[in-house]
Amino acid sequence: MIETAGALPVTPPPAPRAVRRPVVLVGLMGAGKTTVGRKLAQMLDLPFVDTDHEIEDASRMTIADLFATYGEAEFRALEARVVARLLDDGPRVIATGGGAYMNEGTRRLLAERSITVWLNAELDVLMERVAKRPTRPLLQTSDPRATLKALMDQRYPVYAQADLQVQTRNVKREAVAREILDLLQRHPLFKAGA
Ligand SMILES: Nc1ncnc2c1ncn2[C@@H]1O[C@H](COP(=O)(O)OP(=O)(O)OP(=O)(O)O)[C@@H](O)[C@H]1O
Ligand SMILES: O=C(O)C1=C[C@@H](O)[C@@H](O)[C@H](O)C1
Ligand SMILES: [Mg+2]
Repeated sequence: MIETAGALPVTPPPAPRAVRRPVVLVGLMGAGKTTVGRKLAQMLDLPFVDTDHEIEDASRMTIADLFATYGEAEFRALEARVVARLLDDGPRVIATGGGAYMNEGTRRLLAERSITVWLNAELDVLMERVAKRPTRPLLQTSDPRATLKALMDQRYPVYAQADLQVQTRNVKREAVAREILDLLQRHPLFKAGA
């Protein structure tokens, strides 16, 4: 038995409150949703799921092949259904495909049922990262940098509607995940145990 000075009972520290809503990462290709999401899930002790990987596993096709075979519109419809279904599976960290948050219905659903986090990154950082896997169908253009810049202009005002935002420039993936964790712990939805 541990002796304590005096007779005062020792109050144990409060257990960290578990997040009850899914935490959903949004942002452009190369922002780090998949890599940071996996780390964050470890830190929160939650399952991790990536919508692109779910879609590839379920269809047994790569995203590039899905785009080529069925077109972008079909892919988007499938993506919206996958995000909606994943929200029914309980708390987890969900990395979305870069375009998922652009769907208005998906945004509404995510606002009601999740905590969304935008991984914001500058063009140079994104270009460097997407170069590691040059198969992304939307970047199969004569000028991928200009394409990515156009996507930034179109999407950043929409991503900015997310509940939380982190800047990922020059920050290691662990540090990005820790920053999200800090922001989450201060977020009213997290504090309320929602
Ligand atoms: N904070 C970081 N620091 C350094 N490298 C990173 C960081 N985050 C991600 N990366 C690297 O950048 C590349 C793209 O990251 P990742 O695949 O996680 O992006 P994504 O947002 O999931 O993109 P997509 O929408 O195409 O799935 C990977 O090679 C990953 O290792
Ligand atoms: O930004 C996008 O629209 C995309 C991002 C990837 O995650 C994939 O979902 C697909 O390549 C489309
Ligand atoms: Mg990804």
